[in-house]
Amino acid sequence: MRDIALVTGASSGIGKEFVRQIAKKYKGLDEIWVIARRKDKLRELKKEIIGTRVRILPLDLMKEESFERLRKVLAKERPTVRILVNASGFGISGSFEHQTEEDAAGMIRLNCEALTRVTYLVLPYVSRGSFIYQMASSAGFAPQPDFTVYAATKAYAKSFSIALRQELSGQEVKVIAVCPGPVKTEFFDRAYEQEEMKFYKKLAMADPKRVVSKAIRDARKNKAVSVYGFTMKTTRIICKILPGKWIAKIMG
Ligand SMILES: NC(=O)C1=CN([C@@H]2O[C@H](COP(=O)(O)OP(=O)(O)OC[C@H]3O[C@@H](n4cnc5c(N)ncnc54)[C@H](OP(=O)(O)O)[C@@H]3O)[C@@H](O)[C@H]2O)C=CC1
Ligand SMILES: N[C@@H](C=O)C(=O)O
Repeated sequence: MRDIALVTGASSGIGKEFVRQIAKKYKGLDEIWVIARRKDKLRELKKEIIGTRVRILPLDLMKEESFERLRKVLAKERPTVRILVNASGFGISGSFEHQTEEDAAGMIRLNCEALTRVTYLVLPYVSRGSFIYQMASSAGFAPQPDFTVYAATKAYAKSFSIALRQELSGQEVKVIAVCPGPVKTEFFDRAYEQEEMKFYKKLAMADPKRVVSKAIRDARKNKAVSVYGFTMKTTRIICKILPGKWIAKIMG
């Protein structure tokens, strides 16, 4: 039986960085399975990874047939999943009423539904002592005007992750919600296509390498939530103290 890591959103940004660091930091893996839509980007990543076999699964996680495909591959290969990273996701900023219905529903579909379904399909293959990384965000700490739907999807990811962590604690599976602030990736090409990015986001922009490295350290310490950097740790404390409607007012 093969020991694998499975990473969604592996063609870019945080997911891609997870693949690189998993290959270096987790010994004894036979394969890393990588999921995203852009096959060419996954091929480039495969070439870059030395020492661990990379298996490409070009899937669109907003399409129903992709889940059937994943279910079948898992049933056929019956791998032991040592690490699952759910990093596929996107966000669109701007007021809710000016957003397209497709974008609003798409964020829920990918950031919540796909994350949940991939976790559900993979869970039967997850072994004792394994790790599950769920990409949430600091946007999940409080309601965020102009990132209304996105922030709500990330609150879901965070809540889902913390509750699942408790359910799986008896099996020694470590589940962690990764909640960084702004991270320098392709995410912002799409998120702020329609408007100027807020200045404080530019100031707080983090390096994906550091965010992932911190997440891996935190998961090994069995933390429930990984938050990178002083600014975001402070933001989290403020969001715990103040009511959501106050935070929304300040941010709005
Ligand atoms: N960057 C940031 O500031 C932060 C990001 N996050 C979260 O981290 C996660 C990764 O984001 P980040 O790396 O920054 O963003 P990127 O845009 O760099 O990466 C997003 C990844 O999701 C994949 N993806 C997008 N749509 C689909 C789809 N329909 N099916 C399958 N895969 C898809 C993309 O691959 P492809 O296009 O090839 O399908 C890509 O690999 C997201 O959940 C994001 O919300 C959290 C906090 C901060
Ligand atoms: N945390 C970032 C996205 O998830 C942001 O605040 O833009």
